[in-house]
Amino acid sequence: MKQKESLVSEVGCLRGDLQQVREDRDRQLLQVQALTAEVVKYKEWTGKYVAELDHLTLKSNDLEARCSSQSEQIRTLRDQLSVADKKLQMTDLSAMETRTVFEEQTKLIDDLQSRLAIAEVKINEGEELRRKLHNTILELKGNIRVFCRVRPLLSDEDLGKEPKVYSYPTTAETLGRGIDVIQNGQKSYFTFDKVFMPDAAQENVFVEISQLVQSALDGYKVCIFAYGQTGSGKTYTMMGRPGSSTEKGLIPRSLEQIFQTRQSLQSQGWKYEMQVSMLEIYNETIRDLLSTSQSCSDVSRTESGVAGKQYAIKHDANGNTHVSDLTIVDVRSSREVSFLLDQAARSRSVGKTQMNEQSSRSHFVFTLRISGANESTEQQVQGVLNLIDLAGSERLSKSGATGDRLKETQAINKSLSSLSDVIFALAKKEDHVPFRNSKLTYLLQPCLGGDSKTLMFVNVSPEPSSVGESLCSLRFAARVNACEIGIPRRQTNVRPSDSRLSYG
Ligand SMILES: Nc1ncnc2c1ncn2[C@@H]1O[C@H](COP(=O)(O)OP(=O)(O)OP(=O)(O)O)[C@@H](O)[C@H]1O
Repeated sequence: MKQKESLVSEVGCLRGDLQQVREDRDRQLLQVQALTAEVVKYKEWTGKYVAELDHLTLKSNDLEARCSSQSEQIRTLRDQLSVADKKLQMTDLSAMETRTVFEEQTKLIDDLQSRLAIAEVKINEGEELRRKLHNTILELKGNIRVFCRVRPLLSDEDLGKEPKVYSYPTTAETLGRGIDVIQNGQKSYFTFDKVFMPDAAQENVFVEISQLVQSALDGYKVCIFAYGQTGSGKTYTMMGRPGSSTEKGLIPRSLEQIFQTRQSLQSQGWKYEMQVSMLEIYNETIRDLLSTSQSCSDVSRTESGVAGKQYAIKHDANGNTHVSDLTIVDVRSSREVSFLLDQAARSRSVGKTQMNEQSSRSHFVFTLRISGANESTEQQVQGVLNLIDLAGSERLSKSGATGDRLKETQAINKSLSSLSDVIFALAKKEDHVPFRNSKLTYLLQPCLGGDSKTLMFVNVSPEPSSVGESLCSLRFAARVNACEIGIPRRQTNVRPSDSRLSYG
């Protein structure tokens, strides 16, 4: 029993131990399961990390490759940079040299410019002297001076395929004085006292006549004509472009100069009185362009002139011209004259021909009479400045005129041919000079008779279609240029009797 009891308790203990072992085994089984799950998890992670590692390895390889290529690039750029550095140093050096050369050249240019300015002054002085001597020679020879002016092509004109009509010889004797004209392959040569090319500015043209204008203040009769076919630039030359100060013509410029000189001569004791008249000769009838009477412009185109107004031309023994009933206005400034010029321009008659819509069909005569007296020397001078814009000189066949227009053209031709008859009769020293053959020549008799300084502008158009007309004008001008009409005389008195000039 005892043994049994001890065995039973031993069995009990063993059972307890067994139970213990079972529990341990279960616990360890659980631990094994947990560990197995953990191993599975770690296996999954390892797979993921391996893939990531592969990816990263690839990336790292790629980056390494890029890094090495960039290192290569950096090396190349460094090389290039060092080359560029060297070049820059060289460029700096050459820039310094260039700057030195530039500074030297700037100094040289400054030096040359100041020498040029001195040379220009000398040239201007020389040119002034040349002009004076040339004028003196011409005055001594008694020739009618002729300036030729070729106007530029207008914006609506085109040479097309036609060759240029004019060329300008450049030999020493003809420079600035010659003009060659080509018509149908034939060349004609002309020389005048001056030839203005199409690009000549109004100012440059005026410079050439300013001496002549000046001499009106010294007591000479001065007469400047513009001759040429319709649209050749006569009005542009004489009056200029309305409203443009740079394109002012000879008439406004002359007056500005005269009034300026009058001002400066005051300090030498000279006092001048100036009187202006403006008339137009249309169809052999005189029209007073400064008349304020309304009827004057209304009845402008009648044969007999304005009712009650005779406008008879008379010359006195002193060579002064009187036109009865003509309005004479005392003027004190060029502004006053501009106002009168505007008034006259409005009053001028214009007609139409096929050649020029706004063609002036009348001769325009601007007259400034100058009477000067010097208080200290008791000298007195009487000068006249006539500025004349002649009507277009085109031939009948070219103008295409009929009816009234034909009559106009015939009248214009008559007075222009009378003008040439007078000039040629004077040149030939004929006993009878046909001044009375036209109103224009009779009016200008004292100015044409040899006492005066006469200048004719022959205006020509650059259009090839006008070359025939231009040649006619140039031939006429060349004949006029060759004429000796006499030596101009100054009209001066020592004792003034009446400082005002008398008019009818
Ligand atoms: N030197 C020039 N420069 C620029 N334009 C000019 C020049 N000469 C003339 N013209 C232009 O040419 C055109 C004709 O000129 P303009 O009216 O002076 O001719 P014209 O000979 O007086 O004609 P008309 O006999 O009809 O009076 C005008 O439009 C004028 O402005």
